[in-house]
Amino acid sequence: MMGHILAIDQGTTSTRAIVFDAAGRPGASAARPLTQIFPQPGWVEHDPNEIWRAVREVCAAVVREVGAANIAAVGISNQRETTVVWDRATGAPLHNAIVWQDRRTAPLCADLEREGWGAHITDVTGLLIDPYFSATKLAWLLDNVPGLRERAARGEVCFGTVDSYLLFKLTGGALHTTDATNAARTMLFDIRKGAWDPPLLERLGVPPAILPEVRDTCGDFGQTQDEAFGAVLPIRGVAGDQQAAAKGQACVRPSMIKATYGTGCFVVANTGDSKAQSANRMLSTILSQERGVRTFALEGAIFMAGATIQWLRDNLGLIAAAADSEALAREANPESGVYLVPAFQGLGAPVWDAGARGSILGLSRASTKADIVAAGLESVAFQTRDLLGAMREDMAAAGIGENDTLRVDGGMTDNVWAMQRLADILGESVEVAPIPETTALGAAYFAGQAAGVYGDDAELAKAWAPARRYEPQMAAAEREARYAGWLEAVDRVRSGRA
Ligand SMILES: Nc1ncnc2c1ncn2[C@@H]1O[C@H](COP(=O)(O)OP(=O)(O)O)[C@@H](O)[C@H]1O
Ligand SMILES: O=P(O)(O)OC[C@H](O)CO
Repeated sequence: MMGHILAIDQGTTSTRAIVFDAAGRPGASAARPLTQIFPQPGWVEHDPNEIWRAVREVCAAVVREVGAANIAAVGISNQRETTVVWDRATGAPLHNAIVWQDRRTAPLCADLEREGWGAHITDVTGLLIDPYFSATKLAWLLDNVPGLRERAARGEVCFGTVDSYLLFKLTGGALHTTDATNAARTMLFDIRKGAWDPPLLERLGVPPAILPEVRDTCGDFGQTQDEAFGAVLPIRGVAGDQQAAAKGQACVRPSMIKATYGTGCFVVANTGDSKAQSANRMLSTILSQERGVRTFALEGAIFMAGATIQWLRDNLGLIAAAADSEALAREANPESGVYLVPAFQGLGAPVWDAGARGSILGLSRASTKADIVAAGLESVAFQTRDLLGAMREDMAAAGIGENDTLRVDGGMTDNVWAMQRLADILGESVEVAPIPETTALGAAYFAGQAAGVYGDDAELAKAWAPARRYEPQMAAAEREARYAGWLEAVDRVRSGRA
């Protein structure tokens, strides 16, 4: 029985624990939803105490079910960028966590842009100046929580992403640590050197004493305290959730690529041992760090994927449940000419237009709710094509191999109509992950490799087989006509603001 791995997946909307066996099969699991706090428009916070309580509860539940003696190690995957500060002596949070979606630091980002930090940030951190990343969130906390900057300079305060906070709590305060994939999302980390970047720390007034130590993704992260959830267990893997999903999808060689379709969609491509320079404003980031060796990735995001379906459900009431979108899309008129551009928060990569707003175009007297729902699902396929085109251009320029088949996972991949349309609009095959919990599996793989439960990456790659494969069925002329219609629709909603 020994040889199970406990994976903790601390996501934006929920906290899960799943136990995987030595063959990578999921077993016992538990989950808790996470409260979303919106103190002002554009602000999003989480309560770190609630996150910690949920981690304790879900872990205690699965450890009870499986038995601590059967668990060889713990792995963690987490929502990235979300910023926590806590008291080093007591572990008490000093503010709510500022979530990755929070836009409150847009003015500071505009200052950094004006001061000409763009080239340095892209070169050193691989990122773009944006409130999305932790750096300006931390600066905001240091500026706005009374006394925080002074206490931080005295070494009394810890900063970290969610993994770091959880490691501190799980180990009873023994570790103030993060892993390289999470450090890479702070906009303070030099991803080539694998070190915090002094000029950025200085510009943002971040005292080095507040920063966590950065370790390999796969390795020693101490052990859980008995009080944490009733067992002392070694923690052996930590990764940001999108990097963990890439591991769970066995994207272990350069040019392998995955897309996770949840609320948003994150596309991550393995670019091997060098940081790719994007000509299309894609992000460069760390995919993993093992024995001090970093593997890099290109990443692009679609803000509204499953969230578009939520909007059709909650705001327009066109469907009762997300899954109903499939039956309705089948009733749509294939010639409707309706396009939905979900630019609710502007348009991301590769268009980058913050001022664009969502629109439904091409309506006629004959248009039905089925046409609008189908257009919502189809918008995810069109955006994936936009993103993939840009990423592959960057990968070709960097001399990274032939194009691998896109591997997909996440809630939306249950939708057969949407996945077939994705293959049709891309004009290439799409492979669905063997298990739905790809992110947790990736965390388990990292920990299980360090603990000797799983084989090396080549073995993981060999064991991977898709649950389902979609082949393009649409005629090329129809595909190109539809895509041209999408590009025209996007053009019509643009504001021209980057
Ligand atoms: N059958 C479906 N068809 C279309 N969208 C779906 C379907 N099932 C789930 N979704 C969408 O996927 C998202 C949930 O996926 P999940 O991977 O659980 O997301 P997250 O981890 O971001 O919360 C929701 O936004 C939901 O609208
Ligand atoms: O928690 P998720 O699955 O919504 O992922 C969030 C990402 O890590 C944000 O970068």
